[in-house]
Amino acid sequence: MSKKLKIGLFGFGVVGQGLQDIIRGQDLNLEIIKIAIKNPDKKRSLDAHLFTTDHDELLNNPEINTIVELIDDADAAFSIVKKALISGKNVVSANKKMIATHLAELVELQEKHGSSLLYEGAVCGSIPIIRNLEEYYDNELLHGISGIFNGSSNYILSKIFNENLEYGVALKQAQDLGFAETDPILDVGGYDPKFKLAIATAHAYGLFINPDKILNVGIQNLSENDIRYAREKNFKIKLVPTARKISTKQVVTYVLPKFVKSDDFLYNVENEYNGVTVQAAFADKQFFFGKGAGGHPTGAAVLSDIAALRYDYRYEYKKYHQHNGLVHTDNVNIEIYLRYVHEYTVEKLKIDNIIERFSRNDYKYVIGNVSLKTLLANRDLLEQKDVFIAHTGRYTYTEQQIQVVSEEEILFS
Ligand SMILES: NC(=O)C1=CN([C@@H]2O[C@H](COP(=O)(O)OP(=O)(O)OC[C@H]3O[C@@H](n4cnc5c(N)ncnc54)[C@H](OP(=O)(O)O)[C@@H]3O)[C@@H](O)[C@H]2O)C=CC1
Ligand SMILES: N[C@@H](CC=O)C(=O)O
Repeated sequence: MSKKLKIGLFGFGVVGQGLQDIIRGQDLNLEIIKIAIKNPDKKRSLDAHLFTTDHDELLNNPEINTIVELIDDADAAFSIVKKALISGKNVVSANKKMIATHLAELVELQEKHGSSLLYEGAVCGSIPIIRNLEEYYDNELLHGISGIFNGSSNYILSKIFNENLEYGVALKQAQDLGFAETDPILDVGGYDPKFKLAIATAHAYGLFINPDKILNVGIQNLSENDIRYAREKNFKIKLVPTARKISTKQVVTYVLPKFVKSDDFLYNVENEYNGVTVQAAFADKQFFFGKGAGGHPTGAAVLSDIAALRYDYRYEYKKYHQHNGLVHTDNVNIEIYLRYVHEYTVEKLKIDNIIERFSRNDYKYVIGNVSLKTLLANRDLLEQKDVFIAHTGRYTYTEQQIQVVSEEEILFS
């Protein structure tokens, strides 16, 4: 028999209301006791006595055994989740920024206080990728995970490529539909998919990577010329986070716009849908597909975590505790398309092995190799309006890199 969950819910916005819609009228052996919100003057669809702005009314209520954290403020969310875990309450959260930033501490708190924190809704909305990475895939067999992890930027790219909508109009639609973060630069700048990638990498490889160490380049500088270039080659541009083993001991991670060909699973992932490609040694490629943003899809993932808590489910972080010797590295070269204005940019990024170059007054690009390390060292340059880069999908190794991993099996080149 599962135990009855008495829930303290933080946040009644897109996801909080989505969750409430889903559980309304269902016999799920759970009850929302109180809801904490920020603005006491907002009109609510539920009875006023359920709402409070006092966090302690939930956190200190002995009747509440489960906290569901769905607010849009990562710092406040961390404080709530920390207090809840310390007091022995189980927690469900969808706050990827908070989780990615504090994962090691959150794991320690769970283990010290015997509480459980679940966060399937934080990574790719309705797609059950965390539990699959945690339970199903053995880390030695996983070559890589990549995909579309952000519904808003994918919605914008779909509207641009399929309907010729302007970037600003498409972004406004993504915001109106409740897909975008409160500050949409988190979406279009590739930060939100980076936080999701950091969480997914922790469950895929047991590697807890500080998100600041992961390169994220977004789609905010995309221009008409880039779109035309991709169309002429029959590519679509997608914002793709990647975690990949490049040798038996080394994992690279980054978030970059990518030219995607029509035979790629990601090519037909449109609008707010997300897709995750898992490359495993023997199973080969597997693909997960589903809605990555929106109140109901995310609410469904949150509800699945709530249901799992009824049976005391917890992440064991087995791969993290195994100390499997995997390390995070930036020591890899990738091939990129770079649109730029000043030759200085090409020099600064040390682009070499240039295989394509185009130069006109209003449009210049090169396709060549760059090291991930150099890209990370030049993040400011990459954010400038007149610069756009996209991964072509190809990797290369320098002689030096091959030597560095010479005792290892290089998994692909
Ligand atoms: N929208 C989506 O598709 C998805 C969102 N997420 C994540 O879920 C979380 C919630 O997102 P979303 O529902 O879209 O956000 P919204 O902006 O729609 O709602 C945020 C809610 O949090 C409340 N809130 C903000 N700060 C506080 C605080 N300090 N104390 C109490 N309540 C607070 C707000 O209160 P008030 O109502 O008074 O303003 C509001 O109810 C975020 O972490 C987001 O990244 C994850 C997956 C998908
Ligand atoms: N802003 C996010 C919401 C879900 O995580 C997105 O667009 O994917």
